[in-house]
Amino acid sequence: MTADRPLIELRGLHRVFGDTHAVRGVSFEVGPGEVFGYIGPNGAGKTTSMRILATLDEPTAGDAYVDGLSVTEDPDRVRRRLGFMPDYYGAYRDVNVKEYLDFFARSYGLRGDDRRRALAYAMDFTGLDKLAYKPMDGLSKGMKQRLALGRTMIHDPAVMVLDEPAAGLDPRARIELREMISRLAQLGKAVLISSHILTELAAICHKIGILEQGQLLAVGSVEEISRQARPHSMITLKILSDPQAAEAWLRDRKDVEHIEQVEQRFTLRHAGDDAARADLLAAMVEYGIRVAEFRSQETSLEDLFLHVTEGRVQ
Ligand SMILES: Nc1ncnc2c1ncn2[C@@H]1O[C@H](COP(=O)(O)OP(=O)(O)OP(=O)(O)O)[C@@H](O)[C@H]1O
Repeated sequence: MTADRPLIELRGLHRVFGDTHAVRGVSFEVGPGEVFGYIGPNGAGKTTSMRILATLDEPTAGDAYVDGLSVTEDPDRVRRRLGFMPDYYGAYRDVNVKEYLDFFARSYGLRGDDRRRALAYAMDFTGLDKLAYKPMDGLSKGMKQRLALGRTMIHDPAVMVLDEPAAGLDPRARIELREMISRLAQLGKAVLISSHILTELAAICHKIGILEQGQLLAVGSVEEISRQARPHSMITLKILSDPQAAEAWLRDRKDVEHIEQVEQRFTLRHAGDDAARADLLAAMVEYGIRVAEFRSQETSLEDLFLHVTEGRVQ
C-alpha cells in the first residue's frame, strides 16, 4: 500500500432490486487515516452500498475496491482487510465478552499467541477488559456497541465499515464511540461510517458524502459542502391574521420551503440571504399578513443536510 492510494474506492456502483434502483452510480474514495461520513435518510442506499463493499452483496454494475482489491473479483482477500459492523446486533445466550471475541478471532484464522494478542488488544481498545467474563446479553447498549466494534477490529483490518454505529446510544456513549473511531483513523485505518444525522459525524469526519435516493449529491469536507450550498435559514414566525391564508401565500413563494404550522406559529426554511429575508418580510406585510414575530436562525448542519437533499427525503 502506498501512502496516497485510497483504501476504499467505489467506482460507479449500482444495485438494482426489482423495481428499486437502490444505488445509482456512487463513486468516492477514502484514504488511510481518513474517516468518511456517509450521510443519508432512511432508504438512501447506505446499507446496500456498504454491504457490497463488505462482500455481502454484489453490485448490478460498477465495482468497489478495498486496498486496491476488487470486491467482485477478490472477495476472500477483501474480507481479510475489512471489518464490517452491521446495524443489527446478534443475540448469543450464555456467551461472555471474551468468548465472543475469541470466536471471531478464531474464525479469522488467528491462532495461539496471535489470537491472544488480538483479543487483549481489542478488549483494551474498547475498554472491555474489565467486563471480559460478563455475559453478552447483560451488557448495556453502549457496551454492546463496544463489543461489536471489538469484533470488527479483531483481525486488524485496514478498512472499517460501520453501519449506523451510534444509533440508539446515549450522548455519553456517542462521545466515547466517536473517540474510538478517531483513534482507529489515527492508527491509519480508513473508516466508512454511516448515519442519518449529519451533526453526529461532522466533528470526526475528514470528508462526508451525502446520499439520497441512491445518488451521491455532494462529497467533500463539511466546509466545502457548506460553501456549495446556497445561503438559507430557518425562519420562525407568529402571525395574527388568518393562518390558512398566510400558509397558502407562503406556499406560493419559490424561496420558501418546508413549512410547518401550528396554529399561528410557523417554521419555514428560506432560501436566500439577509436581503432576501428582508424582502420576504416586507412582501408579507404588504400582502396584509400581520406579523407579530419574525426570527431567523443560522444555518445548522441539519439545515445544510436538508438543503443538499432538497427535501427529497423519503
Ligand atoms: N434485499 C433487498 N430487496 C429489495 N429491496 C431492497 C433490499 N435491500 C434494500 N432494498 C431497498 O433499497 C433501498 C435502499 O436501502 P438501504 O437499506 O441501502 O438504505 P439505507 O440508506 O441504509 O437506509 P437505512 O438507514 O434505513 O438503513 C430501499 O428502498 C430498500 O427498501
